[in-house]
Amino acid sequence: MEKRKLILASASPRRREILSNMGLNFQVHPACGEEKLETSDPVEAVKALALQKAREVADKTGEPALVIGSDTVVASGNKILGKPHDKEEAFRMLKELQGASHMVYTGVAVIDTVTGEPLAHFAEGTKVSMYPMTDAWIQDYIETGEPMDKAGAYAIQGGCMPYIRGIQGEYATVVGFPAARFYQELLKKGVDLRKTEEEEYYEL
Ligand SMILES: Cc1cn([C@H]2C[C@H](O)[C@@H](COP(=O)(O)OP(=O)(O)OP(=O)(O)O)O2)c(=O)[nH]c1=O
Repeated sequence: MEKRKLILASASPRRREILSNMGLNFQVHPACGEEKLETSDPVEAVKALALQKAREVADKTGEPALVIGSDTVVASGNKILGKPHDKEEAFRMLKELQGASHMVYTGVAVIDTVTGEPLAHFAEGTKVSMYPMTDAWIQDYIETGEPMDKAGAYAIQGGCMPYIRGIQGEYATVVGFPAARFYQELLKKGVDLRKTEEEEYYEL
């Protein structure tokens, strides 16, 4: 049996929490490279960015490991919304999203450092519908600071909760990591993340 460590190539506390909640043993090595968007298709964009992050960390990892990279964007109409650069952009994003439906896409790439190839590479999408927001509410929400490091300038798990009319798809995709899809994709490749003989290692 071949053994691999699990490494999360992310600085996102949300992704760390989701993997912890799944009961997984993993190390965190955030990717620091610049994220370059080279496509206007949100599915292709999050897949490419997830792969960039996983690749950067996998190249620096000198041991047998599965390195997980991930990226989340919001797609509204034909616009892709990442993290807002300033409060004005956050306001424009929330004005666009309120009272309507949009998609949240999260891409995941899992690179096996032994082969250098992706063991899994996919994007998952969840539809989110929002109640209408007043400008005053949006301003107050932005002042909390919460929107500034979130794709689309909101957190479904935080202050935006009272405006979420409903979702269609996996909740965790919106928070930044599609936990169930990730688990199922690895299962298809014969990797069951529940099984750890030694504390830190998973069998491939
Ligand atoms: C829409 C939405 C996004 N988000 C978050 C998930 C992601 O962390 C973030 C989008 O930024 P990302 O660039 O995907 O990730 P990140 O910079 O936080 O972490 P890293 O690149 O190191 O992996 O927005 C929420 O927490 N709640 C939400 O409702």
